[in-house]
Amino acid sequence: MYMAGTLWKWTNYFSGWQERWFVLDNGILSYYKSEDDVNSGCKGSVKMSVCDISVHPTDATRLDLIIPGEQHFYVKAATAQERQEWLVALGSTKASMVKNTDEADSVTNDLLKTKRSELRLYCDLLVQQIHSIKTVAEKKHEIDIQKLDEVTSLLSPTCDTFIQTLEECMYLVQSTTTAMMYEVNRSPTLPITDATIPSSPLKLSLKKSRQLSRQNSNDLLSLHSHSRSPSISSIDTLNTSRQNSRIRSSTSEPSSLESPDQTVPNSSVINFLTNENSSINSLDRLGHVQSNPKEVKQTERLSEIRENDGTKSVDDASVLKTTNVSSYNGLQTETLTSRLSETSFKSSDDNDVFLDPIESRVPTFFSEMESSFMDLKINEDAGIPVEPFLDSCKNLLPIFDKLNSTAFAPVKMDFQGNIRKVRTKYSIHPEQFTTLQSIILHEISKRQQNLPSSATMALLWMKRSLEFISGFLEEIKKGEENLSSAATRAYTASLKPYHGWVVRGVFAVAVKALPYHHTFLSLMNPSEVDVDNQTFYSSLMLDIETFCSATGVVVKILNDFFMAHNLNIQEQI
Ligand SMILES: CCCCCCCCCCCCC/C=C/[C@@H](O)[C@H](CO[C@@H]1O[C@H](CO)[C@@H](O)[C@H](O)[C@H]1O)NC(=O)CCCCCCCCCCCCCCCCC
Repeated sequence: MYMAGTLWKWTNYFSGWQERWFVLDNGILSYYKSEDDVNSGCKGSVKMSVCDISVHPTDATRLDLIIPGEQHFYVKAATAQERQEWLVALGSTKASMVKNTDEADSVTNDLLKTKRSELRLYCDLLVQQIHSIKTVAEKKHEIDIQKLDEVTSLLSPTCDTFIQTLEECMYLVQSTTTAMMYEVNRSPTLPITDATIPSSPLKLSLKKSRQLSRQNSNDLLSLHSHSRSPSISSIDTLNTSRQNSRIRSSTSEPSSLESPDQTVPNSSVINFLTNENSSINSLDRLGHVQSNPKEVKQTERLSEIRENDGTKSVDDASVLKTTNVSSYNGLQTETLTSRLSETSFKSSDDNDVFLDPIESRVPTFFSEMESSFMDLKINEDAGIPVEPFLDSCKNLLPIFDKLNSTAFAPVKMDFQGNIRKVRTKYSIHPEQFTTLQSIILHEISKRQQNLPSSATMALLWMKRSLEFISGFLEEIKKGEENLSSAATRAYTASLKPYHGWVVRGVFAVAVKALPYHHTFLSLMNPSEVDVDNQTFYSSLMLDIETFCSATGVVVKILNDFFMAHNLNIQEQI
C-alpha cells in the first residue's frame, strides 16, 4: 500500500499545526518538511504495525497515531474525506500486517507441523514395507507368494497417502503464500490486472485519488453498522420479486393487452437458455425477448404486460424458475437449464407464431458471456459442479476492467483470489472434488475449513459477493438510476454485516468511483447498438433477471449448505 499527501502535524503549542508531506510505503508512515524534501531524508516515521489509530471525537479531519507508551502523532487532513482516505490506507496496512503475522500464520504453521510429522510416518512405513518385501524376496528357494502379496499390497496405499499428504502441504504453503502476498498487496491503489500477484503497487497521490470521485451523495464517513439477519437469503427476495413479474406461459389465454400490434409472443419471452442448444450463439441461449422491438416501446410497458397477464401463468418461465428452487428444496433438482429448455421447446411447439428471438434482441454483457450461472448443471443432490461455477465467476471479472478505476482493485483482487483458492484446491483431486460441497466436506474432515486460506472461506465470501452483485443488479432492474444507492442497498443486505470499519471504508471509496447510470448501461453494451435503444434496455433487463435468478439458486444452495455445517461465520473482517 502506497499513499502520499499533505497532512498537518501537531508540533507544539508554540508552532501549532505544521504542514508536512506524508508518505505511507511498505507499512511505514514517514513525513517530510515538504514534497521536495522527500529525497533528503524524513523528519520522522512510524511503523504501522505497532501503532494504534484513533479518530478525534469532534474534529472530522483529525486522526491520531499512538505507539502505546511511547509516541503520539496528531495529524489533520485538509478535509474529512481526505482523512477517510488516509484512515482506509493506514487501517488496511495495519490490518494486513497484523493478520499475516498473527492468526493465519500460526494456524497454518501448526497444520504444516502436523503434516510434516504425518509425512515422516508414511516415510517410515514405506521403509518398513520395502524392508519386508526385501526379506521375503531374499528367501530365494521358499518365496511365500501369499506373504509377498500381503506386504506389496500395502505399498500402493501408503504411497498414495504420502503423495496426498505432500499435496496438502503444498496446497497449504501455496495458498498461504498467495494469501500473504495478496493481503500485503491489497490496496485501493493497485493497478487492476489479471496477474496472479500484483508486482508493484501503483503510486497514487491524494490529488489523483480525489479524481476518482465521480458520482455520489453518500457521506464517506457514514460507516455505521446496520443490523440485518445475515441468514436472509437473496432467493427469498428473488421469489417475491418474481411473483410481481410473471411471464406469460405458452398456454395462457391472451390478455387484454395482447392486441396484434402489442403482443409479446409467448415463446420468445419464455425462450431461456437450453442445454441442447448450448452450441448456438449466446443470444439464442438467452433469447427471452419481445417479438419485435417496435411492439414493446418501453421497459415499463413490458413489465406492465407481464404483471397484467401473469395471473394465469401456472406453467410460465418465472414460475419454473421458482420451481427449480423448490425442487432444490425438495432435493429433486434438475438443471436450471434443462428445466428452462423444456419450457422453451414446449412453448415453441404450442405456438404457431414463434418469432426468432435473435431478430428482436441485442447483445448485452450477459449474453456475450461464454458461460454463466444459467449454464450450471446442478446435480440431483444439489451438488454444484466446480469448474462451471468457477468459470461463471471468472466471467464476471471483465466488469472490473470496464469500471476502469483503481478503486475497484481490492475488490477484484479479493474475488479473483477466491476463485484461485478454490481452483487450487480443486486441482489437487479433480476426480474427487467434483462439486463445491465435496471440497468443503474434505476441508471439514481435515479441520481446515476455517483457515483464511481455505477454499471453504473463499466460497463463503464468494457467495456473499454474489449476493451483493445480484442485489445490485436487482436494484437496477427495479429502476434505480443512482448506482451509489443501488450499491449501498445491496451492500447493506449482503457484505456490510461482515465488514469492519476498514473494509467499509474500501467500499465507500469504491462506491464513489461508480459511473453514472448511462455510462454503466454503455459498459453493459458490447455492440454498436445505441445504448438508448429501447431494445437494448429491454434485453439488458431481461438478461439481468435471468442472471439474478440463476445466481439466486446457487446462492440458496450454498447458504443452506453453510448453515447446515455451521460455517456461516458471523465475524466481521
Ligand atoms: C458496484 C460496485 C461496487 C463495488 C463495491 C463492492 C463491495 C466492496 C466491498 C469491499 C471489499 C474490499 C476488498 C476486500 C475485502 C476482504 O477483506 C473481504 C474478506 O476477505 C476474505 O477474508 C477471508 C478471511 O481472511 C478469506 O478467507 C477470504 O478468502 C477473503 O475473501 N472480502 C470481501 O468482503 C469480499 C468482497 C468482494 C466483493 C465483490 C463484489 C463484486 C462487485 C462487482 C461489481 C460489479 C457490478 C455489477 C455488475 C455485474 C455485471 C455482471
